[in-house]
Amino acid sequence: MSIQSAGESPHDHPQGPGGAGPVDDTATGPVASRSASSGHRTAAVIPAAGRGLRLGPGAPKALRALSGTPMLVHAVRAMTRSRSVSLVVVVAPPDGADEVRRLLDEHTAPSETSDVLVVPGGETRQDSVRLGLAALPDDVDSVLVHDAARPLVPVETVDAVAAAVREGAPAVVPALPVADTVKEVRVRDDGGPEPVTGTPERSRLRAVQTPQGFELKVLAAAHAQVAREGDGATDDAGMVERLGVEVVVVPGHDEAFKVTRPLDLVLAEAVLARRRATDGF
Ligand SMILES: Nc1ccn([C@@H]2O[C@H](COP(=O)(O)OP(=O)(O)OP(=O)(O)O)[C@@H](O)[C@H]2O)c(=O)n1
Ligand SMILES: C[C@](O)(CO)[C@H](O)COP(=O)(O)O
Repeated sequence: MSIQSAGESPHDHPQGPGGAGPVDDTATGPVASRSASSGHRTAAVIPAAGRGLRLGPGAPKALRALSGTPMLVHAVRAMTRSRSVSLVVVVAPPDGADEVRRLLDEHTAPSETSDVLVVPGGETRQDSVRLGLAALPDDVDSVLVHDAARPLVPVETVDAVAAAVREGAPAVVPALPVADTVKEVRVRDDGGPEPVTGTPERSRLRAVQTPQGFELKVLAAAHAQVAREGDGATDDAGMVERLGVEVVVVPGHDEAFKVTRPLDLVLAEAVLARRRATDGF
């Protein structure tokens, strides 16, 4: 794995979202070599610039340790283990890009061959993803957007999303059926009981995870539209839906859960302990 700063992309011509231009046959290095077999280049953007307020006081969430290793490092490894991914852009807390580079250097194994680029993030997840997309070189065809807060996603899930995009789906999300019954309510800000306004049919609901995979051109257009209209969305696929582009679901995984609240840390440590016992890592 080679860690680079923004502006030191493996290519000489980084450009903004929408820059999914024709494949550059002159590209060299790991990005070119990993993707050369299929002619399709997939990068990953990892938004990691959040504070982790719901996790409680402490360092930014992505930098907190799971079994002694920062959550972000687990998330980067989840991407670099996939043979589909040749470049990873980490979007760091705006004041933490140097620390992120140092941590990635410290935890890098020589066998990890993807390039990793670190750029500073923004105010919201959406801003951070947009900044990550802006750092992608123009020879990238598709992009996986993966939360640093989902550090334990199995490589099979990453591969399944990447393969579905490579095979022609413009937008792909991993998701699981919902276990609870879900109610729609009229939101009250005064703390009073919220009236239920509906019960969506559970069999048609899916809880959506990451990585979400997209043709780069499609995701760039979706982010541009949302930025123009000043709108927001809680996930990238939601923005693509507004473009009228079809989003499809592939099976998600229980271990791709998002570390959001303190109890999620307990679950993450348990999953890692089980992996150490069964797989040796
Ligand atoms: N300004 C932001 C906010 C969030 N994220 C990233 O988006 C992912 C999903 O966000 P979430 O789990 O909500 O993380 P936080 O915003 O850090 O959590 P909280 O809402 O509890 O503060 C995380 O990897 C987080 O680092 C980001 O890159 N930039
Ligand atoms: C993108 C996401 O992980 C899909 O479930 C989720 O929407 C992120 O939400 P958050 O509130 O930013 O954690």
